[in-house]
Amino acid sequence: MIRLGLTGSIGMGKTTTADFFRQEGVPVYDADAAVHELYRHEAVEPIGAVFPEAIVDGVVDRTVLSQTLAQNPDKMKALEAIVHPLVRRKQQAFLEDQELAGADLVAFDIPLLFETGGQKQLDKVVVVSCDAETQRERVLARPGWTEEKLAMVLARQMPDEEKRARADFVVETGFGLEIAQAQVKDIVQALRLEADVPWLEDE
Ligand SMILES: CC(C)(COP(=O)(O)OP(=O)(O)OC[C@H]1O[C@@H](n2cnc3c(N)ncnc32)[C@H](O)[C@@H]1O)[C@@H](O)C(=O)NCCC(=O)NCCS
Ligand SMILES: Nc1ncnc2c1ncn2[C@@H]1O[C@H](COP(=O)(O)OP(=O)(O)OP(=O)(O)O)[C@@H](O)[C@H]1O
Repeated sequence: MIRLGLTGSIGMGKTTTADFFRQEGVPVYDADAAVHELYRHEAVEPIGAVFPEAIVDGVVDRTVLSQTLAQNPDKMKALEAIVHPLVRRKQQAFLEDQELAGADLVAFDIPLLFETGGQKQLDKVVVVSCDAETQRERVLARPGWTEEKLAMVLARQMPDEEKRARADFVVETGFGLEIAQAQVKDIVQALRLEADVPWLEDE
């Protein structure tokens, strides 16, 4: 089975590109969805111990948590120390399920893949990317986003240029949906060929 990482900075088009992989029949693990799920269940207790104000009606309130982090950026480390091991556990469970199901190719949509060293457990990485201006326009079009909030997030992410340099494949999302979808089809075809003919990998 080939394990493919799917990553990219904020607003680059990861979610849209992940859906293109799903349309090709590739099971995709969604790290953001895993975090949302954890914030309703397993993560409530440990986060409440460090960020009591962030627990509202028995779940983690992301708006309150964001406000705390905006005032105390240093606290992000404490949050990550709680969240990342829980996310990794969910990822492992997904992998085991897909192995049992006999999948030939699976993808992991992980926004902070390189930042957390997650690529070491994967075989290939796809980086989703576009020009900085398109990225900025996309993010600022979202409700509640400001230049300051975007700058705060970008400062914590590896620069796009570095991500592109580390990628095995780059999906360009600045030229429309069709071009990006065609690139995904090509990547899936190439990887499925490799999964069927494993010795190609060594050549
Ligand atoms: C800070 C939180 C509360 C903000 O939640 P909110 O719903 O407002 O935004 P969202 O989660 O969609 O994130 C917005 C952008 O910030 C980026 N981002 C999120 N967490 C981090 C982080 N730890 N470091 C750098 N960028 C981050 C995301 O990739 C995304 O591009 C939330 O992102 C969070 O709890 N983050 C810590 C957990 C984490 O590291 N998640 C990343 C996926 S494993
Ligand atoms: N190939 C593409 N062509 C045109 N628009 C695109 C393309 N890919 C994504 N977009 C648009 O860009 C915006 C951001 O895309 P998406 O939500 O997939 O990004 P993301 O990387 O998952 O964002 P985040 O990391 O912030 O969650 C959306 O409005 C989406 O429609």
